[in-house]
Amino acid sequence: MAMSSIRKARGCWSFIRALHKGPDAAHAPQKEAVERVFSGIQPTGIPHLGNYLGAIETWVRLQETQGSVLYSVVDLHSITVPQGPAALQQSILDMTAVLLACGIDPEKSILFQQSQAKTATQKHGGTAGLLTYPVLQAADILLYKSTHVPVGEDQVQHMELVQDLAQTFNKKYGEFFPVPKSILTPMKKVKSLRDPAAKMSKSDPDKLATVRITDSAEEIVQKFRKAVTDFTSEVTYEPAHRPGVSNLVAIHAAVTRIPVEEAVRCGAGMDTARYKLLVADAVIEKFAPIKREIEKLKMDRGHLEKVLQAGSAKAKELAQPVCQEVRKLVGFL
Ligand SMILES: Nc1ncnc2c1ncn2[C@@H]1O[C@H](COP(=O)(O)OC(=O)[C@@H](N)Cc2c[nH]c3ccccc23)[C@@H](O)[C@H]1O
Repeated sequence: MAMSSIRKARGCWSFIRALHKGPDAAHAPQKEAVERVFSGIQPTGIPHLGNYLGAIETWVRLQETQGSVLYSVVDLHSITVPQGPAALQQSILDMTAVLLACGIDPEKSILFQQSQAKTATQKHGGTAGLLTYPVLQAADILLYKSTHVPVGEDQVQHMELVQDLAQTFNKKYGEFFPVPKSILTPMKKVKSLRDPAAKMSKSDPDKLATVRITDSAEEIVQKFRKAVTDFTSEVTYEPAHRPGVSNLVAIHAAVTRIPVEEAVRCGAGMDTARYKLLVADAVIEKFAPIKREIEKLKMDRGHLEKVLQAGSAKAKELAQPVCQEVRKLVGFL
């Protein structure tokens, strides 16, 4: 790594340390452990504002400063609910198009399909144990000796299990796995527009609760217009007392990259009804170029397949020696 990128990387980690509010991992056992970023997303449906602000945007930032970065389209995780094979294949490619359109650059990140890289190290195919969701997530992360995992708050419990498993392995077989840390941003829990006590989620049955990256401008306006706030018309940021309007302020600040205080200032003199339209406009503007890029990328299926194939090959290369070493430590070799 050139000196300038090392300096940039250091700056980024101190930024991340400042943001990091998750359960701290124990001291990484290997002093020389390479810093490696890993994260994943399920290829189920179009990502929403929560996925984007809680995870994908940070992924894009990290690839600019970190030397070793892997992002996985976790298709094995998505089959915990029934998926038709053709639809699943299409969803994997669609998710790849979305991630590329959001700014993931295959020259800077290894972007790959989970099932394609896992099979390289598994002679017996998937087992029920492998498919046990949080254990599979631990395998994803540890297989590459990952040190940092950018995720939203809903993944923190899974991360605690990953940290436990790494420590348990190290206790038994000697210091081998770095204990991975979560990277959480201030947007770690974007709330539902219909119930600010709940997180925004792909599977919310209320279609107005979730803003997807590919929603039309009209849909976005309608969803923000119907966003649940409270009976006070002023725009303030008080997450504990006014979660609805505070969620809007946080979204506004994040998509326009301004501090929360400035977002509140922008809303000064407006009632919440007018402010909702301002936030809707900011979101529309943010997603417009991404939407255009998604449409372009989706027309070139061959390119998307190639990106995933190249990424899977690189991921396999990283996983192979780790897997070999684990086998040796456990006594399988
Ligand atoms: N409302 C929200 N506010 C803020 N962040 C949110 C919101 N909703 C979702 N996220 C974050 O989006 C990422 C992808 O979500 P998934 O549900 O596909 O994410 C999942 O289902 C994982 N189990 C996928 C996975 C599999 N293996 C891994 C290894 C490392 C990290 C992640 C994985 C996640 O970071 C998630 O926290």
